[in-house]
Amino acid sequence: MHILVVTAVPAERDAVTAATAGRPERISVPGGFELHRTRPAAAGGMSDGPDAAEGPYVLDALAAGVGPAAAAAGAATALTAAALGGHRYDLVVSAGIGGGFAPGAPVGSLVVAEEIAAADLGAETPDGFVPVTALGFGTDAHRPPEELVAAVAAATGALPGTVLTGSTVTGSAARAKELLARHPRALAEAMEGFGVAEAAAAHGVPVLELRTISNPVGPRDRAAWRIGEALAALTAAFADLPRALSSRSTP
Ligand SMILES: O=C(O)c1cccc(C(=O)CC[C@H]2O[C@@H](n3cnc4c(=O)[nH]cnc43)[C@H](O)[C@@H]2O)c1
Repeated sequence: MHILVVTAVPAERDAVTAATAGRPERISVPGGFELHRTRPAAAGGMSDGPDAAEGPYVLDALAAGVGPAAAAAGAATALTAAALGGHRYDLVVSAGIGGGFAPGAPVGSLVVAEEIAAADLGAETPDGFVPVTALGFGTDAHRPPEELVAAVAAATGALPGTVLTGSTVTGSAARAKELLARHPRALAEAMEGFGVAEAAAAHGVPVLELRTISNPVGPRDRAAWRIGEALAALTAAFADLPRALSSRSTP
């Protein structure tokens, strides 16, 4: 099984590959992108000895940049480069830190997306926000395979719920309330998942989104961010991921 993991920044990519043994192999792809290729150990996660059992997959981690457009460009480039090489990824994962909606997703928790929803793709009208789908075109959400989401939740302890993608970090209680009114199952907010999911859908590859919560969604408070804690939780999640994937064959 071959997995593409797309993060926004190198610190997130390195937190993902830190769950695996050894130094990642670096592979250049067009557009100046660089894949960090690792081979996670078998179920149970991290392993560094010569006797380590080979894991159920090969993982390519890519730091594509912040925001849905950068994420879509990076993911689509990696997927296309693979396709031109006669290869195909089995799964694409959007991963990184994110904001958590209270009280469901506290700082330090892990969320797996049942739904990856574009929070601001549509039109503002006098009667409120109208999603792009209600305007008669486009897509505003992707649903990862249910069975895979359940397996990941069981293996990692992740909370299943909607993960929103926006181009702007929420900075007020009023905006957080508005988002929750439109997406009652929202647990997390980030800036890349929907872009990664669009690229995966274009290539017919299943998608997942995993977010570790670094800050609450709401009034801006930089002092409240717990980025180190969230990155450590991301490494722990990817150490547990082989258990979820080894229980199933290709999604
Ligand atoms: O300046 C601020 O107040 C602020 C608050 C939270 C996050 C940021 C970022 O610039 C982080 C963007 C980066 O991290 C992900 N992320 C983390 N927390 C959130 C969030 O609450 N809402 C949206 N995105 C978040 C995001 O995916 C980006 O990759 C700034």
